[in-house]
Amino acid sequence: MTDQGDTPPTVFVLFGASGDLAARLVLPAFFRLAQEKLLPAQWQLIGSGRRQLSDDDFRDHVHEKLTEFGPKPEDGPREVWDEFASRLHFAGNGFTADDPGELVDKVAQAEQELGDGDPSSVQRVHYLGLPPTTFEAYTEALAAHDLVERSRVVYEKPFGTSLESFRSLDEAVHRVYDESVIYRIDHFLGKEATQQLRALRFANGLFGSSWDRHHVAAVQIDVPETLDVADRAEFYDETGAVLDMLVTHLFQVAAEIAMEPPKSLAADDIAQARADAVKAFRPLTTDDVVRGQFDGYRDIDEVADDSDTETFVAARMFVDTDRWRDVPFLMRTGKMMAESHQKVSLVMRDPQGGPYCAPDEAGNPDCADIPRRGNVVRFDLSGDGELGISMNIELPGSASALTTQWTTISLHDVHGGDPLPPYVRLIHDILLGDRTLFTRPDGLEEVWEAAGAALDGSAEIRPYERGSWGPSEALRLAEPVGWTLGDQ
Ligand SMILES: NC(=O)C1=CN([C@@H]2O[C@H](COP(=O)(O)OP(=O)(O)OC[C@H]3O[C@@H](n4cnc5c(N)ncnc54)[C@H](OP(=O)(O)O)[C@@H]3O)[C@@H](O)[C@H]2O)C=CC1
Ligand SMILES: O=C1O[C@H](COP(=O)(O)O)[C@@H](O)[C@H](O)[C@H]1O
Repeated sequence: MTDQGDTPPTVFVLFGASGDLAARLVLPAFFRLAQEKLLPAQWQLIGSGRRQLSDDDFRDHVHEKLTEFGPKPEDGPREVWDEFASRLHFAGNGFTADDPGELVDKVAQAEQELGDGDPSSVQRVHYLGLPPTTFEAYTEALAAHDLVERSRVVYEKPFGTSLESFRSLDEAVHRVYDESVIYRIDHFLGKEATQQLRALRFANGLFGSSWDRHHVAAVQIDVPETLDVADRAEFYDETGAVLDMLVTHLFQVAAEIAMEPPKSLAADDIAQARADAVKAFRPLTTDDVVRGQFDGYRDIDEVADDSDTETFVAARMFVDTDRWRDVPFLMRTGKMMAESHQKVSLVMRDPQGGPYCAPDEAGNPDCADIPRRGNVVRFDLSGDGELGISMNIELPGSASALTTQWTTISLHDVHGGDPLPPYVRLIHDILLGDRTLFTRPDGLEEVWEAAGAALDGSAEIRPYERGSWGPSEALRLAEPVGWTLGDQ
């Protein structure tokens, strides 16, 4: 990580500061950056919201959330928290084009304090940690109140909820902002293990030469969650698993896997390679999609009694490039499932015509069986991240019996490394002006077409039991390879 020695004084406006994202991810990331001395020498954070809160109330709120989600202020020196807290402020009464609430005054005050006599030397970062339906109005309000100058703007995902709303939002945002200062977050791109996808493939001949349809039988991006949605039901019921996870995080990870080699590691080359991959996604048909809703979802407060929002989705997508033709990209995610994982797996093809039997020849007395899905390259995106490879090996001491063994590299244990949570990494990049890990409109527009039957309502909603692996129909999608998680 680069220190922020050269970064100008910065005022960071966090819209949606009272929300779930701010509490669980953005505020903890800020505190971690402060602990690691990775924030600019001079900065202030102004939380924005529709309620009225004093600065001290907001500081108490942040303290409470950090205590709940970490890093806990108590675990470090008292002065780190005190200094951090002194830079937190709150601007209440909302923010609309007609009425800026307290925000304009609070920004002016912060710039006076930070600018050392020259408020115009202060950089602004506007972070829209808000429901996506509000992005357009807030962007217009920023323009209406002259807060665009000297600013970068950050949009949470999803950037739009349909092709039409994406286009309308994209136009509205570009009326106000130049693309070079827009940061669209997809935090799965900021995960440590996602960075390893590129390194493993492009820095290792063994993996680079196997990264194609001749060697890979199926790609799986599997993100089951045991998590409930009760504490953000209003947002979730309007969003659902397809928008919340599939066409955002899972599609972007799929693009990272499917991309052709970028010309370089420069931000534009990587974003271009990712965008080109998305353009090759074949639109999902009804047969490619299973949507589900966990039992009891409609009983949650703030969920409509007849809600047909999906809390689960599984999809089988194809990527129409020479490299990936006919290889299924299997994606699955849902709430209230049996286990929580964030695993990306490349299931390697079985060798054909050799001395061992591939699974479709199982039982042939002339050869030992190759275990099913025995050779997998896996990236665990959760936590600090992990790489794993499973291999078929001879069971020691036996005569020609094969067994599967995993070998793993925990990124936490890599000597000299210091894995960072994705929001820490991404906010640091925003402050530095590095857009490598952010999405661009040319990689997002095609997402809506590729989403096809996942979004058009043609895939019926199927019930599933809490604590299960989702509707049984999702198993069909993964045939003949089968999901590598849940042993199905
Ligand atoms: N929560 C998460 O785990 C993640 C969320 N995201 C994204 O972050 C964004 C925010 O998500 P999250 O924090 O969960 O959502 P919340 O429902 O918690 O909303 C965030 C805040 O936005 C404000 N808000 C809500 N509705 C409106 C409205 N109609 N007009 C103006 N302000 C409103 C509220 O603040 P107030 O009432 O104070 O004005 C609320 O606290 C979404 O785009 C989501 O997709 C991305 C990754 C992870
Ligand atoms: O964006 C989101 O991501 C989280 C899962 O990501 P994690 O990094 O927090 O584990 C998901 O639970 C949430 O529904 C979604 O909005």
